[in-house]
Amino acid sequence: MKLLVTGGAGYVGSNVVWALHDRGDEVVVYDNLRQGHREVLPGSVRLVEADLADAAALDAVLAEGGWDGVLHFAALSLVGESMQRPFFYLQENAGLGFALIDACVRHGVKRFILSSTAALFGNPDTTPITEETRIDPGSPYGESKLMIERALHWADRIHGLRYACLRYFNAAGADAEGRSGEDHRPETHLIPLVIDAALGLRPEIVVFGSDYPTPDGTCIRDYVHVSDLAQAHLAALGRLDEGSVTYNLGSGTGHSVLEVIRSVERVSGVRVPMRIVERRPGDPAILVASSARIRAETGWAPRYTELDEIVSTAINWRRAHPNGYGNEG
Ligand SMILES: NC(=O)c1ccc[n+]([C@@H]2O[C@H](COP(=O)([O-])OP(=O)(O)OC[C@H]3O[C@@H](n4cnc5c(N)ncnc54)[C@H](O)[C@@H]3O)[C@@H](O)[C@H]2O)c1
Ligand SMILES: O=c1ccn([C@@H]2O[C@H](COP(=O)(O)OP(=O)(O)O[C@H]3O[C@H](CO)[C@H](O)[C@H](O)[C@H]3O)[C@@H](O)[C@H]2O)c(=O)[nH]1
Repeated sequence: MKLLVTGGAGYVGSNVVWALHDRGDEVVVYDNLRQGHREVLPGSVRLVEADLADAAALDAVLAEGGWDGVLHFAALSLVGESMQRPFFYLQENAGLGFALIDACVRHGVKRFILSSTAALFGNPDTTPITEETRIDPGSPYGESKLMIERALHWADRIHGLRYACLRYFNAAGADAEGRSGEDHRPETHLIPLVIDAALGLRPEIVVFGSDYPTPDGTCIRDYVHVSDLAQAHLAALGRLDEGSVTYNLGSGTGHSVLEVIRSVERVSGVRVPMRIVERRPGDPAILVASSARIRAETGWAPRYTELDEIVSTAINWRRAHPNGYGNEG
């Protein structure tokens, strides 16, 4: 297949690029390198360094033709920041997403895969979360992804664009061969921050709240390995000729913040300095996915089912890249 990957130099996108590259697909990455890293890409993959807002650049690459699909990872994805700058998030994510979908339709692209999110579900009162769970985004970030999901619905209905909305829960871990890992600037995600506290790259980890209605009082999340996410993209791509799909993607198991810290301690052999502080506004207590639908429809199943295994790949990558990819993002 010949595929265009927006945001392919970022964390999840680059792991998917490697999976596509491994199976022999022709991949072009479209990324402004705001968060992404050129060094993470396979040498044979062409990088178009451009912003999605650059309509001429986007048009030029799609006009090359022959595209079997577009995978769309490029986005701003900090929930808290989206509460500070709602219209910036709606414009950057939903507005540029609409422009991308429109360009795909104009250039005859037949398949589209969207990085969607558990943030669509806000603060759900049931667990695990299925595709039927009530959607109620708790932030402009979640809302922006819902708006793209809805736009895709209409692009399919009116123009026949087949799409997959893949709602990731918490992406985690690194490529087992060390080819791609997590290097956000700034880093806000729990696992890389705990690892840095273990490796002495940060003084401590602060735990946001210990008074949630969970067994140990800290938030529970569903950490799904990026390589399993990558395989889910391949599975979804293969399914699109039968029709558009929407899938929740997690490992199916929840882990609390304290369990993550204990896992990093077990795997690294180092005690992690930690301090409990106030809740982070907007954090739901429990987000765990039911991925029964993608399992049933494609046969996909996560290969990484143990938190320690996921953490271990992330620690290995960080030990090999203590300065990340060494650019400013
Ligand atoms: N990481 C997670 O746990 C998680 C969970 C749910 C959903 N998601 C979604 O998955 C996708 C990838 O997440 P990630 O963690 O890999 O993020 P990331 O920031 O590492 O990757 C995003 C990439 O898109 C690029 N980009 C952003 N805006 C752009 C623009 N306007 N034009 C061109 N390139 C642009 C960035 O430079 C970066 O390389 C995002 O859409 C995110 O919302 C991530
Ligand atoms: O320094 C930290 C960082 C995080 N946490 C806690 O760790 C858990 C996980 O937090 P992350 O920031 O790693 O992940 P989120 O669950 O907040 O966010 C993830 O899921 C969201 C959907 O709910 C979005 O899609 C987002 O992009 C994705 O990273 C949360 O309970 C958070 O409060 C801490 O205690 N201390």
